[in-house]
Amino acid sequence: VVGGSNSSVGEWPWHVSLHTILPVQTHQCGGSIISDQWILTAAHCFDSFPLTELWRVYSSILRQSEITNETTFFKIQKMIVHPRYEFSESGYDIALLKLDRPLNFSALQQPACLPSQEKINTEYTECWVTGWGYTKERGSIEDTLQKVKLPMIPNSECQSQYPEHRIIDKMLCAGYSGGGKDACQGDSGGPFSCKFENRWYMVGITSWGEGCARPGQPGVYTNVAKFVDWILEQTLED
Ligand SMILES: Cc1c(O)cccc1C(=O)Nc1cccc2ccc(C(=N)N)cc12
Repeated sequence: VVGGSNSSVGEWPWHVSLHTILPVQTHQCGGSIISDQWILTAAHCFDSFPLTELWRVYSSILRQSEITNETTFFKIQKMIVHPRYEFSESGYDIALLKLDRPLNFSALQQPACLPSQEKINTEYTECWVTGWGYTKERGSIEDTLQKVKLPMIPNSECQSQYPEHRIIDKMLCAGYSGGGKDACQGDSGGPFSCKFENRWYMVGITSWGEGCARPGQPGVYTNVAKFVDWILEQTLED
């Protein structure tokens, strides 16, 4: 996250850290708890690491330095990448991870709400992106979970800022026209969370952007409301 600040303990209890263990253990992506056994994240996180055995899921973490060989983690029992995903910039950048065992909800780990289909995104005025990703384009993974508040941008405006891309309705954009605040590499898969009537909703999944925090190059997120049916089909079936 570029231009953000440190989060506090329990501020984003649905935000999890996804690590790969080879060649060395590393934070790769964020994810969000949506039920006691399912995590929502970005499909592109698995482009280079498609094997479930390579991954560890850490919940109730504020700082990466909390993670030691003794820290408990979840393994991935099942990985479901959206069938229409090809690469971030073509959309459908969404994946579901079934944990090897249910997690116990607590103040430090609990789900965010899935948005309703009909609620149009413009109603959200308090949205934040969070993550342990880079704080500048040529950056590195942050120790403390970062947060930054971002306004949503109408897709029409976002499309005009990305003339070489197709900004589809299954994407949403957020950022300031002057840049300076944005998600970045390493924040992928994490939540774009919006507070509405005193509840937090998982409105977006951090997906892509041209560089990070550049003027006129907003962040692009998977529009979760457009995938709620798919999410329920895949997770209720079990
Ligand atoms: C290609 C690249 C890097 O090598 C290093 C940092 C950023 C980039 C890059 O162009 N964009 C990105 C690469 C990977 C994930 C990203 C996630 C969010 C954003 C965002 N701006 N909201 C940009 C990303």
